[in-house]
Amino acid sequence: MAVKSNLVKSPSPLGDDSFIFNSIANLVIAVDHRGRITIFNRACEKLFGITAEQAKGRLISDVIPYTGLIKVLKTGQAHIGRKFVLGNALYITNRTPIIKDNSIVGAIGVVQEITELHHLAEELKQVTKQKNALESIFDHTHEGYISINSEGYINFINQAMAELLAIAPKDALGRHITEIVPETKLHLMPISGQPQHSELMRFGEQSALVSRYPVVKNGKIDGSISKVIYQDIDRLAALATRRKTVKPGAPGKGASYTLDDIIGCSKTIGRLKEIVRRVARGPSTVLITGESGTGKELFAHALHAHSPRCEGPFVKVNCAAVPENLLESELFGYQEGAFTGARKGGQIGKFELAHGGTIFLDEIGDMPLYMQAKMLRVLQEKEIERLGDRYVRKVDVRVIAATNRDLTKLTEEGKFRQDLYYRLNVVNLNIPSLRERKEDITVLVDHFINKFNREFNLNVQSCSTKVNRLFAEYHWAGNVRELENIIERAFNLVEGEKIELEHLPHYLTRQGTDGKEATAEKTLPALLENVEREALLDALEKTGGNKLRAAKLLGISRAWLYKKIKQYQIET
Ligand SMILES: Nc1ncnc2c1ncn2[C@@H]1O[C@H](COP(=O)(O)OP(=O)(O)OP(=O)(O)O)[C@@H](O)[C@H]1O
Repeated sequence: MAVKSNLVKSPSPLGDDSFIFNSIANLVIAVDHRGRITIFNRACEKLFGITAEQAKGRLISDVIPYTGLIKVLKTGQAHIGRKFVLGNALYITNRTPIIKDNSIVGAIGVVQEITELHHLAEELKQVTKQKNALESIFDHTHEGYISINSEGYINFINQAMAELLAIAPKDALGRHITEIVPETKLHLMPISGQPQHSELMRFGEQSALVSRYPVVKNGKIDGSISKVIYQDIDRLAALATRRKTVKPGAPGKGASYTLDDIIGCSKTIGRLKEIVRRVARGPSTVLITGESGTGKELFAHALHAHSPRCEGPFVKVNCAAVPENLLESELFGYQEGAFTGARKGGQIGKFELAHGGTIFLDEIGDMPLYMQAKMLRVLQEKEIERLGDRYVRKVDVRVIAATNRDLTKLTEEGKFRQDLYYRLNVVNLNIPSLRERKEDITVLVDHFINKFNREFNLNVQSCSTKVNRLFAEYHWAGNVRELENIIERAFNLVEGEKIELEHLPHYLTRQGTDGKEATAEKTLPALLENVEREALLDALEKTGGNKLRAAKLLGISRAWLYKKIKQYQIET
């Protein structure tokens, strides 16, 4: 169809090109210098329910009472990108003055409905949030995931997988899978389309169970994903044969403990509980000291549970377990782009997570000096700064710190800031070793027997007299934790209702039955080594042989765990 052009006729100063404006989906409305409507296109007619004929020549304030065009006319200032709501719809408008020979001869507004766009933006926000949440879940799982596109290029890799492949996630993204895992078959998946379940594969020294699945989009294979279930099958198999008697469901730490969970009938424990009751009410920083395994963490939980902050969060950070270069971002968080490899959207730090509650800084004696300076500021100012951020954020957090190291000695050696030590040591709870409160052993033994009866579904009643005597004489270098581990170990072997000497670890019974060996074994280093070895075995068993999780459980780095495994020649 031929379209006749009569554009040449345009007598009005603002133009009378109504047929052009009528072809535009946007609302177009213009007024002259007195505010009288000169342009009122079809989209306006539809929205306001009057014809252009009826609108033209009328004051705009009579037709659209709240319009901003009058203001534009008066001030000569344009309104760009202003949003407004009319009925159920959202609009965006640009209003500009019409200037001719240096004077304002009118104003024009162009309006676009953006309800749909707004919904899309909201949806996008939601999707981004979900994506961030998923990324966070993937990064905290111990299963490794890697995915590639249909051409074999890596488009996702989580932290566990990156660790297994000994590569930083950012260095893997965008590279071909065969560059990173030469022996993989993952890139062949889009061709075969057949999932492969639980295939044994070696990653350097370790072997793992790998499953591969195609990623299907709109009925077509768009890539594939690989999932590593057990990162060290050899170790798992070795453990399975060694511990056939182990019942599933080894105890996991509860989220929170109260004073009732702290068992002990000694005067010291009674006095400490009394102090906790009083101190918990106030805001003071508390430093808990004591040998490893004495129950420092338990006391930290109780302080929180009995404080007015008990409804708020309790956040634990093990300062020795977080790699030094990550500690600052772990504690204070970071903004997007703060460093290479920083997560999109940034990450909130533990201090902010603990807002309104308590932060428990375990192993504070291992905090690097530069971080100690930053900690001091937080304690003094109660404010933190995310890495790469310009803003200072106020936090309302109670700090409880713990250490099994001698902080006074560390300050003398220049390894711990004296000013920080004073700031932390406002209230000191010193938990005595178990050998200094031997009267607690019997009640603790009863407590652990009850606990493990529930977990193992057994009916153990007591320990034999010989066992009790041995427990009373023993040095307990690993304190309550060692006692708990020994009882748990006995539950794996006991058959009747009594724990006998034969259910105890060899190093312990040797002390009781053979005087000579006992003297040799009683040296502190030997005792500590025994405890350390036991703790390693225990953690590996509890975590099904997962070294990363075992290291986390023990509060040590993975590198340190490997070193210890080698030192004690633990079977892998
Ligand atoms: N008085 C107690 N009553 C009951 N259980 C206890 C007691 N003391 C310690 N435990 C148990 O002993 C184990 C070690 O306790 P906890 O982790 O609190 O010690 P810790 O002093 O913080 O050790 P570390 O310095 O190695 O971190 C935990 O399983 C805890 O539940």
